[in-house]
Amino acid sequence: MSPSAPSLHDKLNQLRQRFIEQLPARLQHITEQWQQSRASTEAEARLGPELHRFFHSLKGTGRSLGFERIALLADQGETALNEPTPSAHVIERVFVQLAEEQQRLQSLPGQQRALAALNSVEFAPTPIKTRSKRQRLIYLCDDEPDQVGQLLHHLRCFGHEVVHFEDTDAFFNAVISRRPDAIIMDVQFPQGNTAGTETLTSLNKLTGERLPAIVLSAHGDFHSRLSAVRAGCNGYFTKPVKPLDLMLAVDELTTPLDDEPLRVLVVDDEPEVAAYHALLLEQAGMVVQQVNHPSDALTALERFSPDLLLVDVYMPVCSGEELANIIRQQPEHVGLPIIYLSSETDSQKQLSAMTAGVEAFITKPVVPEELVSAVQLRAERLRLLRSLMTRDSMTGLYNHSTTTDLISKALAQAHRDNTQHAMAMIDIDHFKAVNDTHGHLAGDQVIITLSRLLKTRLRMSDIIGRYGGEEFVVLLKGVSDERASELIDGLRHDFAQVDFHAGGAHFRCTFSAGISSFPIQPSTESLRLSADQALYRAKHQGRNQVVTSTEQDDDGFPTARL
Ligand SMILES: Nc1nc2c(ncn2[C@@H]2O[C@H](COP(=O)(O)OP(=O)(O)OP(=O)(O)O)[C@@H](O)[C@H]2O)c(=O)[nH]1
Repeated sequence: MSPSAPSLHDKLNQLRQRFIEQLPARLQHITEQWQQSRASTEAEARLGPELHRFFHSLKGTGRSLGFERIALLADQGETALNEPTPSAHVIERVFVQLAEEQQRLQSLPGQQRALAALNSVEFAPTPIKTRSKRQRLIYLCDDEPDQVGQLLHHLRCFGHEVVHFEDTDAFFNAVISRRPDAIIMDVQFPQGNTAGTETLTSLNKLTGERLPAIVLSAHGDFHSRLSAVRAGCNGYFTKPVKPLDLMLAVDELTTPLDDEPLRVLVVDDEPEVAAYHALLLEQAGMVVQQVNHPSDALTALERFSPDLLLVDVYMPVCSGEELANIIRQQPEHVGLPIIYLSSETDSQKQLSAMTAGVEAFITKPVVPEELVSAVQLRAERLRLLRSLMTRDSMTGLYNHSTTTDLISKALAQAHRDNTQHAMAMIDIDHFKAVNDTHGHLAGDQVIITLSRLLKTRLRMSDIIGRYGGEEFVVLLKGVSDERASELIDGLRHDFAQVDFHAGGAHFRCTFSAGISSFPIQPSTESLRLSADQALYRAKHQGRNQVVTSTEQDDDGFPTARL
């Protein structure tokens, strides 16, 4: 955060000030209405619901923003209105005392006014999550030349930045000055048989962190493994190490499950309360959008695509329950978690409100940590469910239908922005022979490896899908077909260098790819067809190559796939 960025406290104080500044006008308006309504019983009855809403929302906002006295007075007003014959005397007194409290708060200097708010929120600053790059910084500390050569080769194939150290002292100093994303550490060095794990233990103590580390050891016995676990290591490989297995372990260690911040839509007719809850969630690293009119919620759902909806139960025009029902009636939002917010403490009423299929009920004023964890828990569960529906279970890449949907959306956007994209269809060569010779498990390993390679080497914003068995499709955003061809050819070259092991055998694999480009091909289907034809050509011309759809076919090449 930049030094000039306002802190959570600054932002909360701004909200409180705005609330106090706007209170006189709200009070004056309702007091005038109240006085006019005294002329007749019908007019009084007509004003009833508005007056009730005024006190109720003032109570909720007052509590949320920490103005306890205002909340208490509003509660007295609401209680009086709930009587069979509301006491005009009590309501009048509440108006007068609210005006006095407002004047008292207004007369306080800004700083004191903030302090007058009782439930000031203390939040440990949450580190702003930066979007992780896919390229990782790996420290390899190992003094065995043969093994190092192989590991460096594979780590670089996967696009990682690798720094190699032959001795533990140089490694130690490097970690102090720059933390890597993962460490691969040999256990045995001339300084001692466990010098590697000892170095990791000292570093963990010194830094107070648990550095992500995988150790390589000549011994697979229980005690060696136990000492590695005690040194805080995440992985243990016995020599000779299969480089590919190690790469997948590094990948697992350094790939966060989901680094997209959670998205929350807050619907509350009180802008200050909505802003307050948004602040608390943003502070915890979430992306929040606020809506003050329930009628705007559907459009916001469509545009913002949240992971969770936080709804005030008590809103004019349309209650939270009604809004939840409207949303639930739309198939695309059936699974969206909804949390109600209300100052209602009656558990019976809370229970009946939950019949609309909401996930939870949180009472205002919220306890900030409770709000954050309630939202996080439910939103993350939805993310997991969504991911099961949209991703291929073996590779974690998008499945066929999600890939097509995402590409169509990206093209619609590209039409509006006038940008270019390229599509690559990738197919592993002679894959049937891999299965037949080395078995299906070895074949799966090849598919997983290519998926990881695509994920680590392409951009986060690119769309990568498993289209079918050993066929992949990638939308490379914002690049020409020539650039896409260079990128995919780089991957082709590196993939061909990966050593696969099955039983006692070693083997290598290659792939062929066809590239097409948007807007030359203006739709998902025509892009796919064009990339497919280029892939067909790549296969026909001998495989292990990349062909772009614009390359001239002097031989009058047929356009059907093999
Ligand atoms: N191990 C494994 N094999 C799969 C999977 N999905 C599809 N396959 C196999 O992939 C093979 C694809 O073979 P073909 O389409 O004939 O093509 P190919 O042998 O790769 O030959 P070319 O594409 O012409 O280079 C079939 O034998 C499928 O059974 C999978 O998830 N795992």
